[in-house]
Amino acid sequence: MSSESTNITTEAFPPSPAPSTPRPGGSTKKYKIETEIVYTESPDQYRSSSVPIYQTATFKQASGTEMGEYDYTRSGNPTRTHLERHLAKIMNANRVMAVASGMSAMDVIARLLRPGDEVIAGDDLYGGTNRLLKYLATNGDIVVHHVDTTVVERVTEKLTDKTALVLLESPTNPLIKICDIPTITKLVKEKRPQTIVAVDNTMMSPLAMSPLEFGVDIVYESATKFLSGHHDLMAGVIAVNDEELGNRLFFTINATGCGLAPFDCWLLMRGIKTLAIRFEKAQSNAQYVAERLEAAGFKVRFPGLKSHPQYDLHWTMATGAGAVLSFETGDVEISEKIVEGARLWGISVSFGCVNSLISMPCKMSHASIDPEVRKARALPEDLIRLCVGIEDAEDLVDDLAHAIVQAGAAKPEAFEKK
Ligand SMILES: Cc1ncc(COP(=O)(O)O)c(C=O)c1O
Ligand SMILES: N[C@@H](CCSC[C@H](N)C(=O)O)C(=O)O
Repeated sequence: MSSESTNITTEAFPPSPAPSTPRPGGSTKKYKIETEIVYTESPDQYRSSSVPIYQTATFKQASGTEMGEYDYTRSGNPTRTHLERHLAKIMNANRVMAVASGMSAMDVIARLLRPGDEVIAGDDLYGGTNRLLKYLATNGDIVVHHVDTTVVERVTEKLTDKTALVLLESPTNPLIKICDIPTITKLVKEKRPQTIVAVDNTMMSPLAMSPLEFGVDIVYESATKFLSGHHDLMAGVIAVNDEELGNRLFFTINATGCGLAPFDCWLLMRGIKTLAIRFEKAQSNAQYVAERLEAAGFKVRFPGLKSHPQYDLHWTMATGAGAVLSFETGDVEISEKIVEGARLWGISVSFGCVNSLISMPCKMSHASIDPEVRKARALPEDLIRLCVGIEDAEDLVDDLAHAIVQAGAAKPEAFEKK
Protein backbone atom coordinates (compact mmCIF):
# COMPACT_ATOMS: atom_id res chain seq x y z
CA MET A 1 0.00 0.00 0.00
CA SER A 2 1.73 3.16 -1.13
CA SER A 3 1.18 6.43 0.68
CA GLU A 4 2.63 8.52 -2.13
CA SER A 5 0.82 9.75 -5.22
CA THR A 6 -1.67 11.96 -3.39
CA ASN A 7 -1.16 15.51 -4.51
CA ILE A 8 -3.44 17.33 -2.13
CA THR A 9 -4.03 21.01 -2.35
CA THR A 10 -4.62 23.09 0.75
CA GLU A 11 -8.34 23.52 0.10
CA ALA A 12 -8.63 19.75 0.53
CA PHE A 13 -7.71 20.03 4.18
CA PRO A 14 -9.93 18.43 6.74
CA PRO A 15 -13.01 19.80 8.35
CA SER A 16 -12.37 19.14 12.04
CA PRO A 17 -15.17 17.78 14.26
CA ALA A 18 -17.94 20.25 15.06
CA PRO A 19 -17.76 21.73 18.55
CA SER A 20 -19.45 19.73 21.22
CA THR A 21 -22.74 20.89 22.76
CA PRO A 22 -21.95 23.93 24.94
CA ARG A 23 -21.79 23.24 28.68
CA PRO A 24 -22.72 25.58 31.50
CA GLY A 25 -19.79 27.72 32.74
CA GLY A 26 -16.64 25.72 33.13
CA SER A 27 -18.30 22.30 33.35
CA THR A 28 -16.28 19.44 31.88
CA LYS A 29 -19.25 17.06 31.79
CA LYS A 30 -19.22 14.99 28.61
CA TYR A 31 -22.58 14.84 26.94
CA LYS A 32 -24.07 11.55 25.77
CA ILE A 33 -24.34 10.84 22.06
CA GLU A 34 -28.14 11.32 22.28
CA THR A 35 -27.47 14.97 23.13
CA GLU A 36 -24.64 15.49 20.68
CA ILE A 37 -26.59 14.19 17.67
CA VAL A 38 -29.25 16.87 17.96
CA TYR A 39 -27.04 19.84 18.78
CA THR A 40 -25.62 21.68 15.78
CA GLU A 41 -24.65 25.21 14.95
CA SER A 42 -25.10 26.43 11.43
CA PRO A 43 -22.30 28.65 10.20
CA ASP A 44 -24.53 30.77 7.93
CA GLN A 45 -24.96 34.51 8.46
CA TYR A 46 -28.64 34.21 9.50
CA ARG A 47 -27.92 31.50 12.12
CA SER A 48 -30.46 29.19 10.50
CA SER A 49 -31.48 26.26 12.72
CA SER A 50 -31.27 23.85 9.82
CA VAL A 51 -28.15 24.00 7.66
CA PRO A 52 -28.85 25.63 4.27
CA ILE A 53 -28.60 23.49 1.15
CA TYR A 54 -25.83 24.98 -0.98
CA GLN A 55 -27.28 23.66 -4.22
CA THR A 56 -24.46 24.88 -6.38
CA ALA A 57 -21.73 23.25 -8.42
CA THR A 58 -19.35 26.22 -8.38
CA PHE A 59 -18.26 29.05 -6.09
CA LYS A 60 -17.06 32.40 -7.43
CA GLN A 61 -13.62 33.58 -6.34
CA ALA A 62 -12.75 37.08 -5.17
CA SER A 63 -9.99 37.36 -7.79
CA GLY A 64 -7.98 35.18 -10.12
CA THR A 65 -5.34 34.63 -7.47
CA GLU A 66 -7.10 34.60 -4.08
CA MET A 67 -9.03 31.33 -3.73
CA GLY A 68 -11.85 30.97 -1.21
CA GLU A 69 -12.68 27.96 0.92
CA TYR A 70 -14.75 26.31 -1.81
CA ASP A 71 -14.38 26.28 -5.59
CA TYR A 72 -16.33 23.25 -6.88
CA THR A 73 -18.80 20.94 -5.13
CA ARG A 74 -16.93 17.76 -6.12
CA SER A 75 -14.05 19.10 -4.00
CA GLY A 76 -16.12 20.55 -1.19
CA ASN A 77 -19.49 22.09 -0.34
CA PRO A 78 -20.58 23.88 2.88
CA THR A 79 -23.61 21.60 3.40
CA ARG A 80 -21.35 18.54 3.13
CA THR A 81 -18.76 20.11 5.46
CA HIS A 82 -21.45 20.77 8.05
CA LEU A 83 -22.62 17.15 7.89
CA GLU A 84 -19.07 15.77 7.99
CA ARG A 85 -18.10 17.85 11.03
CA HIS A 86 -21.27 16.79 12.82
CA LEU A 87 -20.57 13.13 12.04
CA ALA A 88 -16.94 13.45 13.18
CA LYS A 89 -18.24 14.65 16.54
CA ILE A 90 -20.62 11.74 17.01
CA MET A 91 -18.32 9.07 15.54
CA ASN A 92 -15.42 10.14 17.82
CA ALA A 93 -13.32 10.81 14.73
CA ASN A 94 -10.97 13.58 13.68
CA ARG A 95 -12.40 13.49 10.20
CA VAL A 96 -15.44 12.08 8.44
CA MET A 97 -16.10 12.06 4.71
CA ALA A 98 -19.58 11.67 3.25
CA VAL A 99 -19.92 9.82 -0.06
CA ALA A 100 -22.58 8.61 -2.46
CA SER A 101 -23.33 5.21 -0.84
CA GLY A 102 -21.96 2.59 1.52
CA MET A 103 -20.41 0.78 -1.44
CA SER A 104 -18.84 4.02 -2.56
CA ALA A 105 -17.23 4.27 0.90
CA MET A 106 -15.92 0.73 0.50
CA ASP A 107 -14.66 1.55 -3.00
CA VAL A 108 -12.74 4.60 -1.71
CA ILE A 109 -11.13 2.41 0.97
CA ALA A 110 -10.35 -0.34 -1.56
CA ARG A 111 -8.46 2.17 -3.72
CA LEU A 112 -5.78 2.25 -1.01
CA LEU A 113 -4.84 -1.24 -2.23
CA ARG A 114 -2.08 -1.95 -4.74
CA PRO A 115 -1.62 -5.02 -6.99
CA GLY A 116 -0.17 -7.89 -4.97
CA ASP A 117 -1.73 -6.71 -1.68
CA GLU A 118 -3.69 -9.15 0.46
CA VAL A 119 -7.00 -8.59 2.23
CA ILE A 120 -8.49 -10.57 5.12
CA ALA A 121 -12.27 -10.37 5.35
CA GLY A 122 -15.09 -12.35 6.91
CA ASP A 123 -16.73 -15.45 5.47
CA ASP A 124 -20.08 -13.87 6.28
CA LEU A 125 -20.38 -10.33 5.00
CA TYR A 126 -22.70 -8.09 3.00
CA GLY A 127 -23.16 -9.42 -0.54
CA GLY A 128 -22.12 -6.14 -2.20
CA THR A 129 -18.87 -6.05 -0.21
CA ASN A 130 -18.19 -9.63 -1.25
CA ARG A 131 -18.88 -8.66 -4.88
CA LEU A 132 -16.40 -5.74 -4.79
CA LEU A 133 -13.72 -7.91 -3.13
CA LYS A 134 -14.31 -10.61 -5.76
CA TYR A 135 -13.93 -7.99 -8.51
CA LEU A 136 -10.63 -6.83 -7.01
CA ALA A 137 -9.40 -10.42 -6.69
CA THR A 138 -10.36 -11.14 -10.30
CA ASN A 139 -9.24 -7.90 -11.93
CA GLY A 140 -6.98 -6.08 -9.50
CA ASP A 141 -4.40 -8.73 -8.59
CA ILE A 142 -5.53 -8.58 -4.95
CA VAL A 143 -5.55 -11.76 -2.85
CA VAL A 144 -8.65 -11.96 -0.64
CA HIS A 145 -8.90 -14.43 2.25
CA HIS A 146 -12.39 -15.01 3.61
CA VAL A 147 -12.16 -16.44 7.12
CA ASP A 148 -14.40 -17.04 10.11
CA THR A 149 -13.68 -13.82 12.00
CA THR A 150 -15.40 -15.13 15.16
CA VAL A 151 -12.16 -17.09 15.74
CA VAL A 152 -9.30 -14.60 16.23
CA GLU A 153 -6.64 -17.13 15.10
CA ARG A 154 -8.39 -17.58 11.73
CA VAL A 155 -7.57 -13.91 11.08
CA THR A 156 -4.07 -13.79 12.54
CA GLU A 157 -2.92 -16.98 10.81
CA LYS A 158 -3.58 -15.35 7.42
CA LEU A 159 -1.49 -12.26 8.21
CA THR A 160 1.54 -11.93 5.94
CA ASP A 161 3.85 -9.07 5.04
CA LYS A 162 1.50 -8.41 2.13
CA THR A 163 -1.64 -7.97 4.25
CA ALA A 164 -2.74 -4.44 3.50
CA LEU A 165 -6.31 -4.53 4.80
CA VAL A 166 -8.29 -6.41 7.44
CA LEU A 167 -11.99 -5.79 6.91
CA LEU A 168 -14.40 -6.60 9.73
CA GLU A 169 -18.18 -6.58 10.19
CA SER A 170 -19.71 -7.19 13.63
CA PRO A 171 -22.50 -8.28 13.77
CA THR A 172 -22.20 -9.70 10.29
CA ASN A 173 -24.92 -9.37 7.67
CA PRO A 174 -26.89 -11.68 7.59
CA LEU A 175 -25.65 -14.40 10.03
CA ILE A 176 -25.19 -11.96 12.93
CA LYS A 177 -21.73 -13.32 13.82
CA ILE A 178 -19.67 -11.27 16.29
CA CYS A 179 -15.92 -10.78 16.10
CA ASP A 180 -13.52 -9.49 18.74
CA ILE A 181 -12.56 -6.18 17.11
CA PRO A 182 -10.21 -4.90 19.88
CA THR A 183 -8.21 -8.16 20.08
CA ILE A 184 -7.96 -8.63 16.33
CA THR A 185 -6.86 -4.99 15.93
CA LYS A 186 -4.23 -5.31 18.68
CA LEU A 187 -2.78 -8.52 17.22
CA VAL A 188 -2.76 -7.19 13.66
CA LYS A 189 -1.06 -3.96 14.72
CA GLU A 190 1.55 -5.84 16.78
CA LYS A 191 2.50 -8.01 13.85
CA ARG A 192 2.10 -5.52 11.01
CA PRO A 193 1.45 -1.91 12.10
CA GLN A 194 0.99 -0.67 8.54
CA THR A 195 -1.94 -3.02 7.87
CA ILE A 196 -5.17 -1.04 7.82
CA VAL A 197 -7.99 -2.37 9.99
CA ALA A 198 -11.37 -1.20 8.71
CA VAL A 199 -14.75 -1.87 10.29
CA ASP A 200 -18.11 -1.75 8.54
CA ASN A 201 -20.27 -0.44 11.41
CA THR A 202 -23.54 -0.28 9.43
CA MET A 203 -25.34 -2.87 11.58
CA MET A 204 -24.59 -0.97 14.81
CA SER A 205 -24.52 2.75 13.92
CA PRO A 206 -22.54 5.18 16.11
CA LEU A 207 -25.26 4.85 18.72
CA ALA A 208 -24.40 1.25 19.60
CA MET A 209 -20.69 0.96 18.76
CA SER A 210 -17.74 3.26 18.14
CA PRO A 211 -14.97 1.04 16.72
CA LEU A 212 -12.41 3.87 16.37
CA GLU A 213 -12.14 3.57 20.16
CA PHE A 214 -10.76 0.03 19.67
CA GLY A 215 -7.82 1.42 17.68
CA VAL A 216 -9.07 0.55 14.20
CA ASP A 217 -7.95 2.84 11.39
CA ILE A 218 -11.18 3.29 9.46
CA VAL A 219 -14.85 2.99 10.34
CA TYR A 220 -17.35 3.18 7.52
CA GLU A 221 -21.09 2.84 7.33
CA SER A 222 -23.84 2.71 4.80
CA ALA A 223 -25.72 5.84 5.88
CA THR A 224 -28.56 4.55 3.69
CA LYS A 225 -29.48 2.53 6.79
CA PHE A 226 -29.81 3.68 10.45
CA LEU A 227 -28.05 7.04 10.05
CA SER A 228 -30.65 8.38 7.61
CA GLY A 229 -33.43 6.04 8.71
CA HIS A 230 -36.18 6.59 6.15
CA HIS A 231 -34.93 4.88 3.00
CA ASP A 232 -35.13 8.11 1.08
CA LEU A 233 -31.46 8.50 0.21
CA MET A 234 -28.23 6.59 -0.50
CA ALA A 235 -25.11 7.64 1.38
CA GLY A 236 -21.90 6.34 2.91
CA VAL A 237 -19.63 7.76 5.60
CA ILE A 238 -15.94 7.13 6.30
CA ALA A 239 -14.41 8.06 9.67
CA VAL A 240 -10.70 8.24 10.53
CA ASN A 241 -8.41 9.69 13.17
CA ASP A 242 -5.17 9.73 11.20
CA GLU A 243 -4.72 12.92 9.18
CA GLU A 244 -2.56 11.39 6.46
CA LEU A 245 -4.98 8.49 5.94
CA GLY A 246 -7.85 10.97 5.80
CA ASN A 247 -6.04 12.95 3.11
CA ARG A 248 -5.44 9.83 1.02
CA LEU A 249 -9.12 8.90 1.21
CA PHE A 250 -10.19 12.45 0.43
CA PHE A 251 -7.89 12.45 -2.60
CA THR A 252 -9.85 9.54 -4.08
CA ILE A 253 -13.21 11.15 -3.26
CA ASN A 254 -12.19 14.36 -5.01
CA ALA A 255 -10.48 12.55 -7.88
CA THR A 256 -13.40 10.22 -8.59
CA GLY A 257 -16.26 12.58 -7.68
CA CYS A 258 -18.20 10.42 -5.24
CA GLY A 259 -18.74 13.07 -2.54
CA LEU A 260 -22.32 13.20 -1.30
CA ALA A 261 -24.55 15.72 -3.13
CA PRO A 262 -25.74 18.79 -1.13
CA PHE A 263 -29.42 17.81 -0.95
CA ASP A 264 -28.57 14.30 0.26
CA CYS A 265 -26.19 15.80 2.84
CA TRP A 266 -29.07 17.90 4.11
CA LEU A 267 -31.47 14.94 4.22
CA LEU A 268 -28.88 12.82 6.02
CA MET A 269 -28.26 15.61 8.53
CA ARG A 270 -32.00 15.73 9.22
CA GLY A 271 -32.18 11.94 9.64
CA ILE A 272 -29.23 11.83 12.06
CA LYS A 273 -31.02 14.12 14.52
CA THR A 274 -33.65 11.42 15.20
CA LEU A 275 -31.18 8.50 15.20
CA ALA A 276 -31.38 7.88 18.96
CA ILE A 277 -35.14 7.76 19.22
CA ARG A 278 -35.49 5.60 16.07
CA PHE A 279 -32.65 3.26 16.96
CA GLU A 280 -33.79 2.70 20.54
CA LYS A 281 -37.37 1.91 19.53
CA ALA A 282 -36.30 -0.38 16.65
CA GLN A 283 -33.85 -2.12 18.96
CA SER A 284 -36.39 -2.77 21.72
CA ASN A 285 -38.86 -4.01 19.09
CA ALA A 286 -36.16 -6.33 17.71
CA GLN A 287 -35.49 -7.70 21.18
CA TYR A 288 -39.19 -8.43 21.63
CA VAL A 289 -39.57 -10.07 18.21
CA ALA A 290 -36.42 -12.16 18.78
CA GLU A 291 -37.62 -13.38 22.18
CA ARG A 292 -41.09 -14.30 20.88
CA LEU A 293 -39.61 -16.16 17.90
CA GLU A 294 -37.18 -18.02 20.13
CA ALA A 295 -40.00 -18.91 22.54
CA ALA A 296 -41.93 -20.26 19.55
CA GLY A 297 -39.10 -22.71 18.92
CA PHE A 298 -37.03 -21.03 16.20
CA LYS A 299 -33.24 -20.77 16.17
CA VAL A 300 -32.86 -16.99 16.21
CA ARG A 301 -29.62 -15.12 15.54
CA PHE A 302 -29.61 -11.86 17.52
CA PRO A 303 -26.95 -10.51 19.93
CA GLY A 304 -29.66 -9.43 22.36
CA LEU A 305 -30.43 -13.10 23.11
CA LYS A 306 -28.40 -14.90 25.76
CA SER A 307 -28.40 -17.93 23.44
CA HIS A 308 -26.19 -16.05 20.95
CA PRO A 309 -22.78 -17.82 20.97
CA GLN A 310 -20.89 -14.52 21.27
CA TYR A 311 -23.38 -12.75 23.54
CA ASP A 312 -20.79 -11.80 26.20
CA LEU A 313 -18.23 -10.64 23.65
CA HIS A 314 -20.78 -8.45 21.86
CA TRP A 315 -21.68 -6.61 25.06
CA THR A 316 -18.02 -5.83 25.81
CA MET A 317 -17.91 -3.81 22.58
CA ALA A 318 -21.42 -2.48 22.05
CA THR A 319 -24.13 -0.73 24.02
CA GLY A 320 -26.98 -2.22 21.98
CA ALA A 321 -27.98 -5.25 19.94
CA GLY A 322 -29.19 -3.39 16.84
CA ALA A 323 -32.41 -4.16 15.01
CA VAL A 324 -31.47 -6.89 12.52
CA LEU A 325 -32.02 -10.58 13.25
CA SER A 326 -32.27 -13.74 11.25
CA PHE A 327 -33.79 -17.16 11.68
CA GLU A 328 -34.19 -20.41 9.78
CA THR A 329 -37.25 -22.52 9.10
CA GLY A 330 -35.55 -25.62 7.68
CA ASP A 331 -37.33 -25.29 4.33
CA VAL A 332 -36.88 -22.73 1.54
CA GLU A 333 -40.53 -22.93 0.42
CA ILE A 334 -41.82 -22.39 3.92
CA SER A 335 -39.53 -19.38 4.28
CA GLU A 336 -40.88 -17.98 1.01
CA LYS A 337 -44.45 -18.43 2.24
CA ILE A 338 -43.65 -16.60 5.48
CA VAL A 339 -42.04 -13.70 3.65
CA GLU A 340 -44.98 -13.44 1.26
CA GLY A 341 -47.58 -13.92 4.00
CA ALA A 342 -46.46 -11.00 6.14
CA ARG A 343 -48.37 -7.76 5.61
CA LEU A 344 -46.76 -5.25 7.96
CA TRP A 345 -43.26 -6.39 7.05
CA GLY A 346 -42.24 -5.03 3.64
CA ILE A 347 -40.46 -7.49 1.36
CA SER A 348 -37.39 -5.41 0.77
CA VAL A 349 -33.62 -5.37 0.97
CA SER A 350 -31.87 -2.94 3.32
CA PHE A 351 -32.39 -2.21 7.03
CA GLY A 352 -32.27 0.63 9.51
CA CYS A 353 -35.50 2.14 8.20
CA VAL A 354 -38.51 3.22 10.30
CA ASN A 355 -40.52 0.48 8.55
CA SER A 356 -40.00 -3.20 9.32
CA LEU A 357 -38.67 -5.32 6.49
CA ILE A 358 -38.49 -9.03 5.77
CA SER A 359 -36.22 -10.72 3.24
CA MET A 360 -34.47 -13.90 2.18
CA PRO A 361 -30.79 -12.93 1.91
CA CYS A 362 -29.86 -15.74 -0.51
CA LYS A 363 -32.46 -14.51 -2.99
CA MET A 364 -32.08 -10.80 -2.33
CA SER A 365 -29.24 -8.91 -0.58
CA HIS A 366 -26.75 -11.77 -0.93
CA ALA A 367 -27.89 -13.17 -4.28
CA SER A 368 -24.71 -11.82 -5.90
CA ILE A 369 -22.66 -14.39 -3.96
CA ASP A 370 -22.21 -17.50 -6.06
CA PRO A 371 -24.57 -20.30 -4.84
CA GLU A 372 -21.55 -22.64 -4.48
CA VAL A 373 -19.75 -20.07 -2.34
CA ARG A 374 -22.88 -19.52 -0.24
CA LYS A 375 -23.02 -23.27 0.33
CA ALA A 376 -19.33 -23.52 1.21
CA ARG A 377 -19.74 -20.66 3.69
CA ALA A 378 -22.83 -22.34 5.23
CA LEU A 379 -25.23 -19.51 4.41
CA PRO A 380 -28.64 -21.20 4.76
CA GLU A 381 -30.86 -20.80 1.69
CA ASP A 382 -33.96 -20.75 3.93
CA LEU A 383 -32.61 -17.94 6.12
CA ILE A 384 -35.12 -15.16 6.78
CA ARG A 385 -33.76 -11.76 7.79
CA LEU A 386 -35.92 -9.36 9.80
CA CYS A 387 -35.02 -5.68 9.85
CA VAL A 388 -37.13 -4.29 12.61
CA GLY A 389 -38.63 -0.81 12.48
CA ILE A 390 -40.42 1.44 14.94
CA GLU A 391 -44.02 0.19 14.69
CA ASP A 392 -45.88 -1.31 17.65
CA ALA A 393 -44.00 -4.44 18.77
CA GLU A 394 -47.16 -6.48 19.38
CA ASP A 395 -48.52 -5.63 15.91
CA LEU A 396 -45.24 -6.79 14.40
CA VAL A 397 -45.27 -10.11 16.26
CA ASP A 398 -48.96 -10.71 15.46
CA ASP A 399 -48.38 -10.15 11.76
CA LEU A 400 -45.28 -12.33 11.68
CA ALA A 401 -46.91 -15.07 13.76
CA HIS A 402 -49.89 -15.07 11.40
CA ALA A 403 -47.57 -15.55 8.38
CA ILE A 404 -45.58 -18.27 10.18
CA VAL A 405 -48.67 -20.21 11.21
CA GLN A 406 -50.23 -19.84 7.75
CA ALA A 407 -47.03 -21.21 6.18
CA GLY A 408 -47.23 -24.24 8.48
CA ALA A 409 -43.97 -23.46 10.28
CA ALA A 410 -45.53 -23.37 13.76
CA LYS A 411 -48.82 -23.93 15.57
CA PRO A 412 -50.75 -20.87 16.83
CA GLU A 413 -50.08 -21.98 20.43
CA ALA A 414 -46.36 -21.40 19.86
CA PHE A 415 -47.04 -17.68 19.92
CA GLU A 416 -49.25 -17.70 22.99
CA LYS A 417 -47.73 -15.52 25.69
CA LYS A 418 -46.38 -17.63 28.55
C1 LIG B 1 -23.30 -4.13 6.10
C2 LIG B 1 -23.43 -3.30 4.84
N1 LIG B 1 -22.38 -2.59 4.42
C3 LIG B 1 -22.44 -1.83 3.31
C4 LIG B 1 -23.58 -1.79 2.54
C5 LIG B 1 -23.58 -0.96 1.29
O1 LIG B 1 -24.34 0.21 1.47
P1 LIG B 1 -25.10 0.97 0.31
O2 LIG B 1 -26.28 0.17 -0.10
O3 LIG B 1 -25.45 2.28 0.93
O4 LIG B 1 -24.15 1.09 -0.82
C6 LIG B 1 -24.70 -2.52 2.93
C7 LIG B 1 -25.97 -2.54 2.16
O5 LIG B 1 -26.12 -2.17 1.06
C8 LIG B 1 -24.62 -3.32 4.10
O6 LIG B 1 -25.63 -4.08 4.50
N1 LIG C 1 -29.55 -5.32 -5.69
C1 LIG C 1 -28.71 -4.82 -4.63
C2 LIG C 1 -29.12 -5.41 -3.33
C3 LIG C 1 -28.85 -4.46 -2.21
S1 LIG C 1 -28.87 -5.21 -0.61
C4 LIG C 1 -28.92 -3.83 0.46
C5 LIG C 1 -28.58 -4.07 1.89
N2 LIG C 1 -27.19 -3.94 2.17
C6 LIG C 1 -29.06 -5.34 2.51
O1 LIG C 1 -28.26 -6.07 3.12
O2 LIG C 1 -30.26 -5.61 2.43
C7 LIG C 1 -27.28 -5.19 -4.95
O3 LIG C 1 -27.06 -5.97 -5.86
O4 LIG C 1 -26.38 -4.65 -4.33
